[in-house]
Amino acid sequence: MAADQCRLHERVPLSKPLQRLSDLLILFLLLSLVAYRVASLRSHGGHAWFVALVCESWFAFVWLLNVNAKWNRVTYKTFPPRLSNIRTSLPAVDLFVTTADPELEPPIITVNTVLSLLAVDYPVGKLACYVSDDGGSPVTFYSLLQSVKFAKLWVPFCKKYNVRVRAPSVYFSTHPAESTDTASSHFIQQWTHLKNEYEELQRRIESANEDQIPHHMSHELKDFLNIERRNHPSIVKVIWENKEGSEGGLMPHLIYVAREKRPKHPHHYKAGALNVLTRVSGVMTNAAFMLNVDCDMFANNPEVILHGMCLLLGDETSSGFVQAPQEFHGALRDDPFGNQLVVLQKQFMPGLQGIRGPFYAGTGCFHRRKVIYGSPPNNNNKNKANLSREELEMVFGNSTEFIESAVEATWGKCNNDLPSNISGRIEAAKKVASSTYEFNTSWGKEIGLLYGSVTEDVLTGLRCHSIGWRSALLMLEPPAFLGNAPTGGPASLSQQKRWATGLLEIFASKRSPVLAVITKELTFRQCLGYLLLLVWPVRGVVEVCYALLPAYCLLTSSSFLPKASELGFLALLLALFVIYNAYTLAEYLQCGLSIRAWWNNQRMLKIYSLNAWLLGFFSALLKILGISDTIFEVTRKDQRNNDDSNDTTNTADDGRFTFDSSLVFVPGTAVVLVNVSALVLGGRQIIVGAMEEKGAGVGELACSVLVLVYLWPFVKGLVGKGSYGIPWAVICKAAVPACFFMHLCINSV
Ligand SMILES: O=c1ccn([C@@H]2O[C@H](COP(=O)(O)OP(=O)(O)O[C@H]3O[C@H](CO)[C@@H](O)[C@H](O)[C@H]3O)[C@@H](O)[C@H]2O)c(=O)[nH]1
Ligand SMILES: [Mn+2]
Repeated sequence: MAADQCRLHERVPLSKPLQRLSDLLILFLLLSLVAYRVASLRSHGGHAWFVALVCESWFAFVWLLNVNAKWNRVTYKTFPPRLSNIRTSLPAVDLFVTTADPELEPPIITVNTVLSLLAVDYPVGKLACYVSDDGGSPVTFYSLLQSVKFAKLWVPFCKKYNVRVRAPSVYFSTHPAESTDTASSHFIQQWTHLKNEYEELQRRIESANEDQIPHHMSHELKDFLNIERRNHPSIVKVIWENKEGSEGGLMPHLIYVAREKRPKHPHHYKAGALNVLTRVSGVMTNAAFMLNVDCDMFANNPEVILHGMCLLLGDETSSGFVQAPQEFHGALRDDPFGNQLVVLQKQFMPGLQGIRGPFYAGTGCFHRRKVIYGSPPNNNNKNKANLSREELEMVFGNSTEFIESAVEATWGKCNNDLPSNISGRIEAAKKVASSTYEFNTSWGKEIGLLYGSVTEDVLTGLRCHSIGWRSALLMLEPPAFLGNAPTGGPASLSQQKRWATGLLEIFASKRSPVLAVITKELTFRQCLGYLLLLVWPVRGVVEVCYALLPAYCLLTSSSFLPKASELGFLALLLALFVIYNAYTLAEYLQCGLSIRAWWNNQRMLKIYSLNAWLLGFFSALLKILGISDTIFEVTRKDQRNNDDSNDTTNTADDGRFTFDSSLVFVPGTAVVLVNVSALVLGGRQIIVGAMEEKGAGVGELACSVLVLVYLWPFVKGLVGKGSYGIPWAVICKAAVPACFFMHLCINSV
C-alpha cells in the first residue's frame, strides 16, 4: 500500500474486446475480398479487376497495420501531488520554443506561448525558456522584450489565483465570473488591471513592424540593424535573467536565440533550430530535461511539467521521451478541414503506447538530454573513459564549454539546479549557434535532431526507439498543450504534403524501421507501428487509382464490381462498406464528436490522400532519386483561433474549402474532371443496357458518383468564385492528364 502511494504513475489498459473483435472482422472481410479477387482473376480478368485487386490488397495491408497499432491500447495516469515527497530535488527543465517567420507566425502568438510556459506550476528557479527565431526578426525580439514587463505581473498573478489557462489571449477572452469563483473585489481589480496591461502589450506588438520599432529601443535592437534574414551572425540575448537561480525568483530565465544563417550553409529548418537550442541551453543551463513546443502550442495545463515528471522520474528506460498528443483550440465547428486529429490521436497514441511508446510528434515533448545526445539506455559509466578530447570534438563539436556540458549530461548526475548568472555565457552560446559549428561533427547524423526528413520529429523519435529507449504518452485532462490547426485548403493541404514527404523520406532512408528491426533494437510490432505512419503517402497513389477505377469502367465498359447475380460477392462488398463506416462513425461518436465531423473527416481523408499525399509521394520520390531537395514550408497560424478559444459559432464561410494556384490541387481536380466526363459519356449507356450482365453497371455508376460526393468541394470549386473557385491555371493543368487518361480509356476499347 505504502509503495503504491509513492508511485508517480499508473498504467491503465484501454483495449476493449468489442473493438478488437470489430478490428478483426473488418480485416477478415478485407482478406476475403482479396481472396475472391484472386480466385476469380481468370473468370473476370481485365485491367479493372487487377487494379482493384492491387488497391484492395493495399487497404487490407494497411488495416492489418491498424489492427497491430490499436491492439494494446494503454495510457498513463499521473499523480503530481506525490512528487511532493521529492519536491526539493525536482530536476531543472529547459523549455524550447521555435518560431520561423513573423508574418506566418505573428509574434503575439509566440509571446502567448512563452508566457504560458513562464507561468507553469513548477519552481521558477528550475526553468529556463529559450526562443529560437529563424526569422531573425527584430519584431519578434522586440515583442519578447516588451512582454517581460507584463510577465512580471502575469506569472505571480497566475500562481496566486491558480489561473487555469496561462496564455493571456485565451484567459482574457472570457470574463472571470465564468472561469473562477474567487470573484473577490480585489481579484477583479487585479484582473482588470492585468487585462488592460495585456491589451496594451498586444497593441504594441501588433503595431510594431520592422521599420517602425520605437526609437528608444535602438540600443537593444542594434544587432538587428542591416541584417538579412538569411544572412546574419548568431544573436543570443538574455531577455530576463533570474538572478536568484534555483533559489526562486520572480520568473524563469528567458533567452532569445537567432542562430547564424549564411546563404551557402545548410540550416536544416526546424531540426537545425532545435539542435542550436540544445547546444545553447547546454552551455547556459544544461538541464537534464528539455521540453519543446512549436510557437503556437501554449501550455494549457499549468501542471504539465509536474505531470511530465511523474513519467520521467523513475525507471528511465521506459521514458526516453514523453509525448503529449497534439491538440488544438479555437476549432471550427465539426472540423471542416479534418485536421483536429482527435480520433486519430485518441486511438493511435494509446495503441502505440502499448508497443513501447508513441512516436515523437515535434511539439509537446519532453526529452532526456542524454537521449538526444545519442546515449543508449543504461549507459551509466561505460564509455566516457574511452573517449579522447579529439573524439569528443568529432561528436559534439569544438566548444570546450559544450563538450563539458555534454559529458556531464551524458555521464554525470542529473542537473537539478540552474545557474543564476547566464549572461556570462553568451559568447560560448554564440559560438555553438554558428552556422559552421556542426561541420564534421555528428550533429544531425548521430546526435541531436536528425536531418534528412522534413518530419524530423518522427525520424528522431525512431532513432531513440531504435537504440532501445521507450517513450511514454502524456494524455491529460485538460489537455497539456493546445495549438493552432491550419484552416483553408492551401494551408491544410501544404501541411499534409510536407508530412507525407517527410514520412516517405524516412521510409526510404537508411534509418527505415524495416532495417532497424533487423539491425537495431526496434521490435517487430514497433516496426509495424511505424510503418502505418510511414507508408501513409503511398495511399495517395492507391487512392487515385481507386478513384479512377469506376470512371475507367464506365468509359471502357468493363467492371470491377459484382453483377446482380453474384450475390455472395455483393453481400461481401456491402457488408464491408457498411461495417467499416459504422466502425469509424462509432469511433467519432465515442470521442464526443458529431456525425458531421465524422463525414468531414472521411471526406478530407480522401481529399488529403488524393492531393497532398500524392504530391508528397512524388516530391519524396524526386528527393530519393536525387533530382530535387525537399523544403519545410511553415504553416500559417491563424490569429482568429488564438483569440476565442471556445468560439464554435463560426460563420459558414470559415469552414468553406478554399483554393489557390498551387499544384497540390491538380490531382483532385483531374479526378473530378474524369469522373464527371465518365458519367456523362458512360452513364447513358448503362441505363440503356442495364439489363445486360456485362460491362459497367449500376455499381460502377454509383461509385463514380460517390467519388464526386467525397470530392464535393472540388466539384463546387469548378464553378466557385474567388478563393472558393479552382483557379483556371489549375483546371488547365488538371485537364491535361484527365484528357490523356480518357484518351487511353477510349482507345483501349
Ligand atoms: O525553418 C524552420 C521551419 C519551422 N520552424 C518551426 O517549426 C515549428 C513547426 O512548424 P509548423 O509550420 O507549425 O509545422 P506543423 O506542420 O504545424 O508542425 C508539425 O509537424 C512538424 C513536422 O513536419 C513538426 O516539426 C511540428 O512540431 C509539428 O507540430 C514552428 O514552431 C516553426 O516556427 C523553425 O523553427 N524553423
Ligand atoms: Mn503547427
